[in-house]
This record gives sequence, structure tokens and C-alpha cells, in this order.
Amino acid sequence: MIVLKLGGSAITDKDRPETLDGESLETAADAIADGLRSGSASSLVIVHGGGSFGHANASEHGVTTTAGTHDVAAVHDVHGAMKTLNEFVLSRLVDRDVPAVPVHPFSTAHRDEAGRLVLPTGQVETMVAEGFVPVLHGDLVAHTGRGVTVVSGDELVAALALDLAADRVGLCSTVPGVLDDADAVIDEIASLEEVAAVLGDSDSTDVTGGMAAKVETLLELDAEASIFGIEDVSAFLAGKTPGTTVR
Ligand SMILES: Nc1ncnc2c1ncn2[C@@H]1O[C@H](COP(=O)(O)OP(=O)(O)OP(=O)(O)O)[C@@H](O)[C@H]1O
Ligand SMILES: C=C(C)CCOP(=O)(O)O
Repeated sequence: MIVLKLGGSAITDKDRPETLDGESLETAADAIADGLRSGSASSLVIVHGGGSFGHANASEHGVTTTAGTHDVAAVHDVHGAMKTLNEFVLSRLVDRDVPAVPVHPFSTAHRDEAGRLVLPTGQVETMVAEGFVPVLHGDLVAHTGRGVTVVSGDELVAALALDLAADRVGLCSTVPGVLDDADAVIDEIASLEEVAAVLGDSDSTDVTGGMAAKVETLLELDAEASIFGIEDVSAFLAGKTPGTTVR
């Protein structure tokens, strides 16, 4: 089982609200279609982030992974933006004969009082067993005592990887890996302390914490995870470990 996240900052144009980076999304979709055809990625779950969809809307409504809202209009606005992006991602995949189907976390997941994410995965597992490629996305989720809060695609990747005992976990982003203070790709990360000084937020509006939150989430996994650029989706699906490996 492979869990692959298409980073929102990689598949959208982060400088323009609700705009795709069509070329990058098509590069990723081509790589996924090739991976399925070659058999190297036959059991695949995809998650995508928000990029220029979702984050700005969430920020306008003051919603983050911990700050919630009970405003119905905010729910429709943020969840609606993420569903729009999900439709774009699905259509690029289906155009290439990838059997991609949507899974909207707002309708299935929630957070408990302590903020822990509860994500049922039975439907995802059954979809994969039946030959589909489920495509989840960062979203809002109902949060006990706080209305709704944001769930990042990275948190979904971690929950799916744990629950489905993923063999491989990959996150593509707008950078070729985690960069050191000289902008060189760091090959391996084994603890937060060794890289904390170079980890920052995203360059664009981002309510879920950028690279720092990504590395922190991945360090909690049993499986090792790779962080790489969109041009390396193909290599990752072919079994290689491009970019930065978090173990
Ligand atoms: N040391 C670092 N190495 C690489 N990127 C870094 C580093 N510190 C901060 N960043 C920022 O983190 C960003 C990647 O995190 P971001 O959350 O934007 O990625 P994403 O998952 O592709 O997008 P989204 O959260 O929208 O899904 C990079 O574009 C860069 O601006
Ligand atoms: C902002 C929303 C709703 C989802 C964010 O998901 P991410 O881009 O993976 O952090």
C-alpha cells in the first residue's frame, strides 16, 4: 500500500486565489497513471492539500487546526473550496484512466475533545481492494466542543499510513525536499531537533503549519516517508526514495 500526498502548494498557483498549477498537476497525474499501468503502484491512496484553495478561506474565517468555528457559511466556504480542488484533481486522473474516486473527510472524520483525529478507513481499504484509487483532501472536520477545525492533508496521510499499515509514504511539495540553510536537500531526518532551526512555515497563506508541521507529523509514523518535488512523483512510485527521507 502506498499513500501519496500531492501538496497543495505544488498543484496550485499559490500567488492566485483558487487557481491550479495545471502543468504540475498534469505532471503528477501522468506519473500516477504510469505507476498504475506499470504495476509499481497498484494499491494507492492519494491525499491532496489546499494550496491556493482552502487556506485563504480558512484564514478569513479564523479557522485553523485548533481554532474552530460554528459558522455554517464558513463550513460551506472552506469545504466547498476543497471540494472544487478535489474535482480538478479527480478529473485530471480520470482523464488518464486512473480509477480515482472522492473521499471527503468532512463527511467521515472528526476530532475528539483533545483534538485527536478520528478517521474511519474501512471505506478507503475496500475501495483499494476493489481496484479504485481513493482521493482524500485536507478539509474541515467536526471537533468536539469547538464546532469545526481544519484537518491538514499531512495529518490524513499519517492517519491512513498508520491504519492501513502503508508500506510507503510520499509527500510531494513545491520544494525538492527539506532544505538546509544553504538550500541543499537534506537526505535524511531522524529527529526534529536536528532540523528545527531550518524548518519554517509555508511561503504562502497556510493555516496548517508548512514544512515544520509536515516533518513533525511524519516523524510520528512507523513507516519511513519521503518529501520530494513534483518532478519526482514518478521516481517515488517506481520504488525510489527521492528528496528527503524522514524515519
Ligand atoms: N527547511 C525548509 N525546506 C523546504 N521548505 C521549507 C522549509 N522551511 C519552510 N519551508 C516552506 O514549506 C513549504 C512547504 O510546505 P507547505 O505546507 O506549503 O507544502 P504543501 O504540503 O505542498 O502545501 P499544502 O499545505 O497547501 O498542501 C515550502 O514551499 C517552503 O515555503
Ligand atoms: C485549509 C484546508 C481546509 C486544508 C489544508 O490542507 P493542507 O494543504 O494539506 O494543509
